[in-house]
Amino acid sequence: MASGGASDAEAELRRGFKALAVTRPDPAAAVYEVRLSRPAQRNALSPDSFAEIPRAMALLDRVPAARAVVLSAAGPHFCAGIELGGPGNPLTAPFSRGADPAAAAEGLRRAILGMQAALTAVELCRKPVIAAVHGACVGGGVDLVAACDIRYCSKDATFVLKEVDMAIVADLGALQRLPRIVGYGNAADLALTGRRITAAEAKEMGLVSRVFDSKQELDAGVAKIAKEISEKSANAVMGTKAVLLRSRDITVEQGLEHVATWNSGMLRSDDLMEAIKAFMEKRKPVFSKL
Ligand SMILES: CC/C=C\C=C\CC(=O)SCCNC(=O)CCNC(=O)[C@H](O)C(C)(C)COP(=O)(O)OP(=O)(O)OC[C@H]1O[C@@H](n2cnc3c(N)ncnc32)[C@H](O)[C@@H]1OP(=O)(O)O
Repeated sequence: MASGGASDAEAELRRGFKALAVTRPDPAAAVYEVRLSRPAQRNALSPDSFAEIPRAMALLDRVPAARAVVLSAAGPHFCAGIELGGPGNPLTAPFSRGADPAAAAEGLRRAILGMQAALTAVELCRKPVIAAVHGACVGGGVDLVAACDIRYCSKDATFVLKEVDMAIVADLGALQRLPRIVGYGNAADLALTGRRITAAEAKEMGLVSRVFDSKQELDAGVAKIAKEISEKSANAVMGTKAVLLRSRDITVEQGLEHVATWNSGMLRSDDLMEAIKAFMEKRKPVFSKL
C-alpha cells in the first residue's frame, strides 16, 4: 500500500487495479466510484479483489477529491460471492489441508482474518461508502455491502447469504454487521435459511434504504445523492461516519461521551462558522476543502 500525501494517493489510484475500476465519473463532483470489474465471473471476489478493495479504500481515504465513494459493479450482477474453485482461493488452498492440523488451522485463520480485514477496510475509509446493488448479491457480496454505510439497489436486485448451503458459517462480517442493520431476527432468517430475498423485501427489512426502478435510475440516483453528501462539510460527514460506527459497538452512555469529546474539538471548525454565516446571509455555505 502506498504511503505519503494526497498526490501520491492520486497517482497510485491512476496506476489502476485488476479486479476493480476506480474512477471519478463527474469532474464537477468530489465523488469516486469503485466498480467491481470482473463481469465474466459475475464479480466473484478473487484474491485480487481482496487485495485491491482495501488498497482502493485506503487511497480514497487520502484523496481530498473523494468526499464520497460509490461501490458499484459491472455486468449483469453485483457480486457472486467468493470466487469458488480459483487457484488462489486461500480457503481451499493446499496449505489449509496440510498434515499438521494446528498449522493448517492457523493458516486458515490467518486467511480468514485477512479477508475480513479487506472488507472492514470499507468501514475504515473515513469517507462514506454507498453501495449501489443491481442483480444478484450473493454470499461474500452481502458481507461486502454490509460494511458499506448506505445501501441502495435497483428493482432487479436479489440478496442471498448462501454460506449455510455451502456447509459453512459465514465469516466475513455478515453475521456481525447484519443484525445491527436489519435486526437479529431478519439476520437469522437470512443466514439460517439461505433464502434469496428480492429488492422489495430487502427494503422492507432495512437492508437497503431505497429501491430504484432500473439500474440506470440507480446509477443516476446514487450519483446525485453521493454528490449532495460530497458538498457537505467533510469534517461533519467524516465525523458522522466515525461516530455512527463507534456508537454501534458501545453503549449509549459511552457513545454520548465519545461524541461529546469528538465535538469538543470539531465545534471549533471553520465549517460551522460558515454554516451559521451562510444561514444568516441566506446563501449556500462554502465549506473548507479537505
Ligand atoms: C471455500 C469457499 C467457502 C465459502 C465461501 C463463502 C462465501 C460465499 O460467497 S458463498 C457464495 C458462493 N457463490 C456461489 O455459490 C455462486 C453464486 N453464483 C451464482 O449464483 C450465479 O453465478 C449468479 C451470480 C446468479 C449469476 O448467474 P448467471 O448470470 O446465470 O451466470 P453463471 O452462468 O452462473 O456464471 C457466469 C460465470 O461466472 C462464474 N461464476 C459465478 N459465480 C462464481 C463464483 N462464486 N466463483 C467463481 N466463478 C463464478 C460461472 O462459473 C460462470 O463461469 P463460466 O466460465 O462462464 O462457466
